[in-house]
Amino acid sequence: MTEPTASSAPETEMTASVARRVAARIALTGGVAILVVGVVIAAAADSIPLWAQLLPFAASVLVLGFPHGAVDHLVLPRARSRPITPRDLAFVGSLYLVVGGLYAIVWWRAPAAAFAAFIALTLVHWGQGDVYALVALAGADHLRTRAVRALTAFVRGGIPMLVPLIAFPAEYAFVAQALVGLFDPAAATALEPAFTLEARFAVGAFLATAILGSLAFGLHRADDRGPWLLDAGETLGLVAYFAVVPPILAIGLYFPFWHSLRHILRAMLLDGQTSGRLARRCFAGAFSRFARDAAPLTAGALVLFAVLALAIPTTPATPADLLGLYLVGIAVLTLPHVVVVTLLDRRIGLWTPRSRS
Ligand SMILES: CC1=C(/C=C/C(C)=C/C=C/C(C)=C/C=O)C(C)(C)CCC1
Ligand SMILES: [Fe+2]
Repeated sequence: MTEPTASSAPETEMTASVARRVAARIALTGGVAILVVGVVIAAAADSIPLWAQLLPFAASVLVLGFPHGAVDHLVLPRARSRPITPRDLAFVGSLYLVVGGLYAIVWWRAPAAAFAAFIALTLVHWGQGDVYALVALAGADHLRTRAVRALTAFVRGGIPMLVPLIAFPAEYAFVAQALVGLFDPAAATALEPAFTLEARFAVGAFLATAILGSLAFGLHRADDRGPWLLDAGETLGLVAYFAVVPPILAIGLYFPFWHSLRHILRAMLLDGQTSGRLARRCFAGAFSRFARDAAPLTAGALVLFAVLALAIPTTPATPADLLGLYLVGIAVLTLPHVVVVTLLDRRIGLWTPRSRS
């Protein structure tokens, strides 16, 4: 299951398939690197100060994180192998304005509900990103049906969103307060039931069942064990990572170097020139072309964050406030971004695989 590549350079199917293999290798390298770095830091340091945990988030403004969504106006026409028209730009622009704008209103009116929705949205989005990488980059044939893909998406998005709740409830509550408190300092009390031992135990049991179920079912269906082993290794590696690495640092590394890197590779494969450079292992060339594509809207996102900082009821003063602001801004941008990614998924039938059994 592959996306067509644009024909800005004469590209053969073989070049595209080499580019995909190279992309799969880069995705795995980035993923393994953060798992190792995160676990080593967690093992070596007794406690990591908040400012240090925030560094990867700060870097993600320019490195991979923000830019991964800043090509949303280019990817759909490229996936259709058509030139980019003013209509495409108007479509994505109004999507961001309307969908992002409506969700911003929810943050003002009901911040605790907006936070819960943000966790659910991230779970779905990070899950869909990993299913794409498994199916289209790694060629996973054990994810043949829509049901098993949906279960895998729940697992892959559920690990970063739910393992920290089980392993680090105090840090989770701190981050929830940082976001919700920007709008209403008292509203986060509505989230307290989620942090009780009973709730965390139930979430843990549910997630563990989903993980074991997805891997067991996948093993049963796998003709080629290689991608299944990759899936199982990544899944268990992520569980260990989110169970031991303090969550602000863990997510600060995961967001750019796992989720965003995979999406950027997907976007690169849609562009004939970048994909050709990947196939030739000209990484500097591929990433600089991507950076050029992403630069204008990365700058646009920065302007939006400045507007948000001025508009919220509190003036952000502490590192926690800045993290809250960063995440609320990301939340508002993520909802329309998910619509674009879902349309991309639809084009390759990611959620309507041919096999039903
Ligand atoms: C930082 C952090 C959290 C939330 C992070 C979220 C929700 C990030 C979403 C990022 C997105 C959607 C990026 C775009 O793809 C948790 C889980 C509360 C645990 C404590 C640390
Ligand atoms: Fe994304």
